[in-house]
Amino acid sequence: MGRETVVEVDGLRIDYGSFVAVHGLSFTVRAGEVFGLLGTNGAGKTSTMDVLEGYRRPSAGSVRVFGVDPAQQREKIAPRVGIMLQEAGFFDDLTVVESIRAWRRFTADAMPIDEVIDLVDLGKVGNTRVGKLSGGERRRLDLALAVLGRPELLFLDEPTTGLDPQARRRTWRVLENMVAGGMAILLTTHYMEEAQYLADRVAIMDRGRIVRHGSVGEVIGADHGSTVTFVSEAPVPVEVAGVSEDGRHYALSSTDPQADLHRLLDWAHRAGARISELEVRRNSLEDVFLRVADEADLAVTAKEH
Ligand SMILES: Nc1ncnc2c1ncn2[C@@H]1O[C@H](COP(=O)(O)OP(=O)(O)OP(=O)(O)O)[C@@H](O)[C@H]1O
Repeated sequence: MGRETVVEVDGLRIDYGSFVAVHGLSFTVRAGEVFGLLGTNGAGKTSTMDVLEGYRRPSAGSVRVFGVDPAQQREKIAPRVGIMLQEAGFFDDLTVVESIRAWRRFTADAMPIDEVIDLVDLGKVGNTRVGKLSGGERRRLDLALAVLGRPELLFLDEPTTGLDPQARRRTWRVLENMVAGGMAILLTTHYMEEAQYLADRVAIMDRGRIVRHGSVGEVIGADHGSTVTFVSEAPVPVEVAGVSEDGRHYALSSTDPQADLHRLLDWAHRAGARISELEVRRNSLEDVFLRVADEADLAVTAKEH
């Protein structure tokens, strides 16, 4: 409550000729939070980021970053904003320290080199040439350059694409430390685990529109919070556990697992049936995302018929 709004998007529409890529998008990002902009391929995330970064003007609606129009007053907000570019034009022959030193010349009030290297966890490779870095180290160097000017807001477009799980987790920890220091992050990612780990709030987009929006807990909770799975050799009545795909394995979406489990165990007891491999799992953001993508496919199929 009461935290400053750093990004305000209200009714944003983005057209490419006669194609409407983003329809009436609205959301806010507050100081010190991570906001995840998620969505299927072509949903409009990059187009939205382009507008917020001031590279593209909205076709309709309004966008404010620190209270100003980013396309018209880019120089005013630039010192407060960091953008992580994909491979930010390094020379492969420079070392990590030399690259940061070169970049510092273009950055007002830049962090000391040691501080930024520490922040992005590149201490061990300070004297390594950029061309020899691993993919994860290289992405953390991109990150170092984006945060060199101590931005209050960081735009991250798929920061860990192509990294192995260990390198990805290392980047998450680096980002977590930055957020603990008060930075706000607007993140796009295709990794739902990443969004669930890092984001406070998310918006899931599909074909230019937001279809789910809220805190990670709200978005997951609103979508059948849990899944109950089990195996039963005896056929379970549909009203107890829905339909099994293979006649043995059951997966029941549940907003009230206690009541659903009670009904299931009560039936098993009375029928003398054996339930095995019983598991109750809280749904993840990935489950919600897949459901959204399925709904979108269904809507397209329905329209085609
Ligand atoms: N310059 C352009 N001209 C015409 N159409 C474009 C242009 N840029 C993007 N589009 C279209 O607009 C839609 C949204 O694209 P955008 O890149 O914003 O989606 P995205 O959510 O970032 O997708 P992805 O997850 O695949 O990166 C897509 O249908 C894309 O083909």
